[in-house]
Amino acid sequence: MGTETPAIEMAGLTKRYDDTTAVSDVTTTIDAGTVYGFLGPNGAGKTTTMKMLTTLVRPTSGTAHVAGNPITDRESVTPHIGYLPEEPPLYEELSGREQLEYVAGLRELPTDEATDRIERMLDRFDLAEDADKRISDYSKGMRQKVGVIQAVLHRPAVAFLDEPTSGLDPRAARTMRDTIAELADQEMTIFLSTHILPVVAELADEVGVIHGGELVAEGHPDKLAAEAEAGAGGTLEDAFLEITQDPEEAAPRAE
Ligand SMILES: Nc1ncnc2c1ncn2[C@@H]1O[C@H](COP(=O)(O)OP(=O)(O)OP(=O)(O)O)[C@@H](O)[C@H]1O
Repeated sequence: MGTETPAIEMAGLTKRYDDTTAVSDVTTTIDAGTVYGFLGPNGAGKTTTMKMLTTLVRPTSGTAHVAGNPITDRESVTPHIGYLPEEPPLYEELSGREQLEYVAGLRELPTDEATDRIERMLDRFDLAEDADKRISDYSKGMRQKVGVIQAVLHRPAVAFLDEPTSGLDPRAARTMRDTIAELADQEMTIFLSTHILPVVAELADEVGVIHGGELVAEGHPDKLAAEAEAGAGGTLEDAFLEITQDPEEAAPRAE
């Protein structure tokens, strides 16, 4: 207890593109087994942060470690992570099952174990019947299901999920939320970026709010909600809107 390597550590993490500072001096530590809800308005820096943590984009300055490994060392980080980006990377000409078998091969999962996990996840996400159809013929929701299954198939220490319920029907969205909760119970750390605040309120142990590239608030969703000006009946949405309000838009306070 307390001595466990944190799942994610960021120290002064910064990314600049020309004159845009996408992520500015972010410092935080996320314990292993946490569901971390990463919130922020459009353009706040969420995707850029996730791309740095998954080694796809190099920081301009600052450092970060994922599962104890520096993000500048791609080979040491990638075995410990899974990533569902906004558009899951899929081979159009493969079937859903072939795509997952291919990813299992890249991750060097033993064949029997891979087959077992793939079939269980296909079943769970109601995709078994369509598993042999080509991905080019899949709907957005079906692609999303394959995307999330491939992100967690190798049971990474840390899974980065960008809008995992995007495009999913209500039943599939429920399955996704249940799956995230179950993976977290098995000590997987989930870095969850979404604009759907009730999902975060339901699942997250901790929330980080990024605004204009800066990490401007952090805490348990109930704590952030309780701190909102709305008071006792405040929701995470109230807190989010307040935290991310631009000063010039803020309503003048009564004297
Ligand atoms: N490759 C790039 N080149 C230049 N600017 C970029 C690049 N990627 C992101 N940015 C800029 O960095 C800022 C943060 O973008 P980012 O995509 O990280 O935001 P986000 O929080 O994921 O937004 P959204 O919720 O809309 O997906 C934006 O101002 C964006 O225009």
